[in-house]
Amino acid sequence: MSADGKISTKDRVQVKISNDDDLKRVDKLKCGIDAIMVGIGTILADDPSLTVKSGECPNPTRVVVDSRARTPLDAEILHKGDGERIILVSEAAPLERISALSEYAQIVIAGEDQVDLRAGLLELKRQGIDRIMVEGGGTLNWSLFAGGLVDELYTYIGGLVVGGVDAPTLVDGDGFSINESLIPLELIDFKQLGNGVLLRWSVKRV
Ligand SMILES: NC(=O)C1=CN([C@@H]2O[C@H](COP(=O)(O)OP(=O)(O)OC[C@H]3O[C@@H](n4cnc5c(N)ncnc54)[C@H](O)[C@@H]3O)[C@@H](O)[C@H]2O)C=CC1
Ligand SMILES: Nc1nc(O)c(N)c(N[C@@H]2O[C@H](COP(=O)(O)O)[C@@H](O)[C@H]2O)n1
Repeated sequence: MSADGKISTKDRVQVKISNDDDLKRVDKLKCGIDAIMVGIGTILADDPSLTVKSGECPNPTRVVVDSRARTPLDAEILHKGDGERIILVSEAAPLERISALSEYAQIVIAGEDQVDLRAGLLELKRQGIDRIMVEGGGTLNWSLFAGGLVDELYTYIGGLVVGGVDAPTLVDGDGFSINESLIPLELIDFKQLGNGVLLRWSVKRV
């Protein structure tokens, strides 16, 4: 995120926040996980491939949280690189979209209207996926924090200001209003990486 906590512009245009060292760090992380997950908002805004750029390890399973199966059939994530793809959808997803997407990805139905993340994650675990790295965006990040489904948070804070009350932040969604609900974190590591700082936090279980 930027120094002011934004993860893209108010128009949802992707911003290069990470420097090359940080991008390499993110790429290396992908070699120690079973799956990488993003929300459909990120797919529609950025069209990421989420592949391992160094080629040092196989691509992790790529997972999209997409209640209504809106992932475009020509999305990079469905076509670039080898590896498994899983799209978590809800019962509200149109059958014709599920059928079209199932040519490229395994479709897992979890939840009635919105994806039930806990149920979806349990199904991924059943399939042998234990470690998941989530790369945003802010709405999915919120649901995972609100659902008590996060173990660790890495924040790279880059040297730029994006601004804008409508620009997505690291954690968006509804936000907590009651003090007791706030999620306590413990700082477990920090280091300078180029013109920014990397923070590693663990979520405190209370
Ligand atoms: N700087 C960075 O590292 C990153 C920046 N981004 C930016 O974030 C923005 C996209 O973020 P968002 O619009 O917040 O989209 P998002 O990627 O968080 O996806 C949210 C969408 O997922 C679907 N969904 C289904 N079930 C859900 C559930 N249980 N909880 C939450 N969402 C659920 C909904 O349609 C929801 O609108 C883009 O502008 C992108 O550029 C995204 C990833 C990383
Ligand atoms: N680590 C990092 N630094 C930035 O500056 C970013 N803008 C992002 N964005 C995330 O990376 C995805 C791009 O993935 P591909 O390169 O297409 O594989 C993008 O969708 C965001 O999730 N990340």
